[in-house]
Amino acid sequence: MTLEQTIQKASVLVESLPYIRTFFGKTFVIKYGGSAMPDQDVQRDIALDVILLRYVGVKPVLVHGGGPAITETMRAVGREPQFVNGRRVTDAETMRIVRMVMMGIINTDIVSTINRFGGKAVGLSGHDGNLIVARKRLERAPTGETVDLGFVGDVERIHPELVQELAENGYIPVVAPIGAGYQGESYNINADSVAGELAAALRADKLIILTDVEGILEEPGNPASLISALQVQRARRMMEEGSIAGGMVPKVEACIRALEAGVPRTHIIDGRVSHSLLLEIFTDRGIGTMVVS
Ligand SMILES: Nc1ncnc2c1ncn2[C@@H]1O[C@H](COP(=O)(O)OP(=O)(O)O)[C@@H](O)[C@H]1O
Ligand SMILES: CC(=O)N[C@@H](CCC(=O)OP(=O)(O)O)C(=O)O
Repeated sequence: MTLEQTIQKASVLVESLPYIRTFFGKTFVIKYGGSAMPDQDVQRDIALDVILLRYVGVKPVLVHGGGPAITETMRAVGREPQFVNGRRVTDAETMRIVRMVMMGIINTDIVSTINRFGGKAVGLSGHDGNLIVARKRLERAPTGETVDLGFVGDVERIHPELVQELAENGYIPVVAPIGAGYQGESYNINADSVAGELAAALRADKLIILTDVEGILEEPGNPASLISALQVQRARRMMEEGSIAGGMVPKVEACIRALEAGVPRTHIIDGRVSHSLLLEIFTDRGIGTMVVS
């Protein structure tokens, strides 16, 4: 390595200093979506970024998705998934599959990857410490009638104490989006919604949603149309018009929910880009879309 390259490295570290100072001791909720999960290198880079955040004094809290893995397992046992407004119809048997895939495989994989690289991650679902209390979600179909999606839930209440306690003590909480009903039953909740509610309950300083596109695009499919900063009003308009659609809707709704609860910054960024978290947090340029109130 030449001296110039070494100096370049030092200047990268110096550029990050004001951000490290600002974010020291702050809580970031990071949502990691199922679409960016299958790539092992991506998983490792996200784990490394989260560990680095922890070492510079940030308290990261992870919420993971896993929609594609649930779909794959359902098909493997001969069940065809059905969705209404992007939510998976979840009967009792599907709920067992969701619990098995989310807690048994995805959560454990993320925890073990973080721990293998030197972090201290702890896996949780909404049942642990009553973290996520859920109620049944009533969905209105495009035809206007109410449809029963089975064990699909909405967050009723978050009890953030366990997560706060763990984060305070150097652990990295990794949360599966499963809610606990009042009768002890489990609910399948969209992972973006959980991230938004958790960021709100923790009074986080940032909500960062990692996904499989560059951010919010003005014209879906065209990366050159990336919107760097999107006002809530315009986001609402785009959702009404349908130019923000599908899996992007719960992400934008999660950002709006967090902003309304006082979370100062919310971002939707490309989880496929190596070290996208560090680029967003520690550089002057930032990446992806910042949703602002
Ligand atoms: N305006 C938009 N900008 C970017 N992506 C959009 C937009 N509208 C819809 N999408 C879709 O949202 C998807 C992201 O949601 P999803 O597939 O549920 O991701 P994840 O698994 O990360 O939660 C994108 O891949 C894209 O197809
Ligand atoms: C009710 C509902 O639809 N829940 C989602 C939960 C997983 C999720 O949200 O995963 P991603 O973030 O990877 O999309 C599902 O069953 O697919």
